[in-house]
Amino acid sequence: MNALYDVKKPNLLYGKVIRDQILSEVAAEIEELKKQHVAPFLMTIEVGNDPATAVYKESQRKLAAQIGINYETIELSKNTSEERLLKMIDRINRDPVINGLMVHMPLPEHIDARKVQWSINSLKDVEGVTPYNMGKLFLGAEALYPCTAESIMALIKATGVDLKGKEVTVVGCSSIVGKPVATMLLKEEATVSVCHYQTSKRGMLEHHVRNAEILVVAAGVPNLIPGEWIREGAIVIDAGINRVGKDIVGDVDFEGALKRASYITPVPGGVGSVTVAYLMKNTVTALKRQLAAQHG
Ligand SMILES: Nc1nc(=O)c2c([nH]1)NC[C@@H]1CN(c3ccc(C(=O)N[C@@H](CCC(=O)O)C(=O)O)cc3)C=[N+]21
Repeated sequence: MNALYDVKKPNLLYGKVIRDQILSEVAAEIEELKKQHVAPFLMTIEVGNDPATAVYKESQRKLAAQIGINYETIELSKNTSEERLLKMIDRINRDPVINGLMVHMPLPEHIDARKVQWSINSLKDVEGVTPYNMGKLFLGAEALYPCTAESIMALIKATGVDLKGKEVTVVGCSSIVGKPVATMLLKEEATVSVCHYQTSKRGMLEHHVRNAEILVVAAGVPNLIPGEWIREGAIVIDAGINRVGKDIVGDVDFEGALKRASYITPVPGGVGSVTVAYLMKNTVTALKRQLAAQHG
């Protein structure tokens, strides 16, 4: 059975099947590593408090426990200095027990996020945010890649669509989602349009969304994309995680888009649920690379 979508709502593209597939593969690798008496350890750092990060941390904790990854998160006050954060990262970089490190975004204004991300040891950079890993992605080489971008690609591929020459629109151009996913789509030989604030300011966002056979939205703006803009039969991937009241919603008018899309990812239950699985996978990949580097 193809359980990627719900028979009652045939165009819902759930992340669960892909997530469980990745997790079972990663769990098997962890079993293998146990025989060598090594276990993966993922460290995350949060500075201040962010609602989307709270959801992410909870998913991380749950999945890490489920598959046997040691997991810890350091929670720092929003007043933490950049210097203190960098010192902490330096310690983690040199700690042989810790294989993976990610720093939750956003960081407070007084901290230079780029400086922080670039200070992560590229062998432990499980989100692929260092110039080394990003550069490799840009050049189409194997590396540690940003997890949300990996999740988006896995969901698109699960529909069975052939990306070659397809009209794909990416809304949002962050370093962690929009830019890397556009790069991955380009590698698959899709025709990629990347939209951002200036696109919207010129009133051209609707044009690009209407043209999209595959639409990827990662803007962090609830209801940015009205349902009427969705091209009939389009694949819609919504990477937005926005808290509205007590609910978590995406960037797309979900009910409206559901009427037109051939597939659409729900929030929650879509992109985010697969993102966490890739973070776990990257942690094990990082560990294996570190072992290989040790043994020459
Ligand atoms: N450096 C950095 N990288 C990130 O990737 C990053 C970040 N900072 N800051 C916060 C946002 C948010 N984010 C989420 C990822 C997964 C879920 C997730 O697991 N969602 C599940 C569970 C939702 C639920 O339990 O309600 C789902 O959508 O089905 C949520 C949120 C990653 N972010």
